Amino acid sequence: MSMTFTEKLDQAWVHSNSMLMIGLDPDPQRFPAEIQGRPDAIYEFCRAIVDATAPYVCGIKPQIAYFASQGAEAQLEALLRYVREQYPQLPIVLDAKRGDIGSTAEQYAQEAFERYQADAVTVNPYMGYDSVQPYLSWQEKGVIVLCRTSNKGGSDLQFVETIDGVPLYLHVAGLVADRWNANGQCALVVGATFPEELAKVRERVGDMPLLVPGIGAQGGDIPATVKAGSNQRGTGMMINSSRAILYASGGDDWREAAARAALATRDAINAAR
Ligand SMILES: O=c1ccn([C@@H]2O[C@H](COP(=O)(O)O)[C@@H](O)[C@H]2O)c(=O)[nH]1
Repeated sequence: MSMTFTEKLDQAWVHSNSMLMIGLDPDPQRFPAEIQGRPDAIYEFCRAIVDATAPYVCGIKPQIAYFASQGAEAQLEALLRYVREQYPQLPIVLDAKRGDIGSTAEQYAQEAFERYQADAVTVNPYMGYDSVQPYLSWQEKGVIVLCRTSNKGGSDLQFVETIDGVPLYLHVAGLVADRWNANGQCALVVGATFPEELAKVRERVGDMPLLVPGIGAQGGDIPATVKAGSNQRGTGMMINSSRAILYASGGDDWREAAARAALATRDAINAAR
């Protein structure tokens, strides 16, 4: 029987001794010279990054927009096949932030879990339970709900107070923890750029996994993130870094530089645990 998302993630945290997640946001304009212009450049770049960073991470997070904008869905499929074969222990989180009515959500769920065979997908809760239910019906798959996003503009809506005076992001956290998580496979997105809110979400949801983007290129503070977001077991987070690792060097040493950046980030996270 295959493992659930949270079983796989629990094992990855322990075996990798890492809460770092490598984000795959491949931008052809920033590719090293040696692969520029190749028809399979996106696949080759991401494959090399995965090989360089796999020893230091608890999972990988491809951001689907970077593949779809280039018409590179086939390269994403091939890449994820490669990851499943070479690194079966690493959970794959498809960052797609989907949100639509139920019948359309069923198609998005099929895309994430059948076409790409991801272990988890990110979804937007704005349209409510029936828009998220199609993902939840895949009982072993992770459903990672946007809660307190890492961008400044997230406050425009996420800080609005609900009728009982609770900010919307905490209402979402409570809804997911208390009502949507019947399969125990839900997680929340909370930005490292907001450690105070990260601590409040952690307090509200117990040991639930959190996907935490915002360190590295967005400037989130690693020690503050670890202190605010760790669960009682000293794990609990997939702390994502994309650009700071992918483009650590634009020179011939890009693979080694990515490996060094991933190692240094993992160590900085662990030093704060
Ligand atoms: O609140 C959010 C949700 C998702 N993201 C995604 O994470 C990475 C961050 O990339 P960096 O280069 O490490 O800044 C990217 O794929 C975003 O789409 C986020 O940043 N914030």
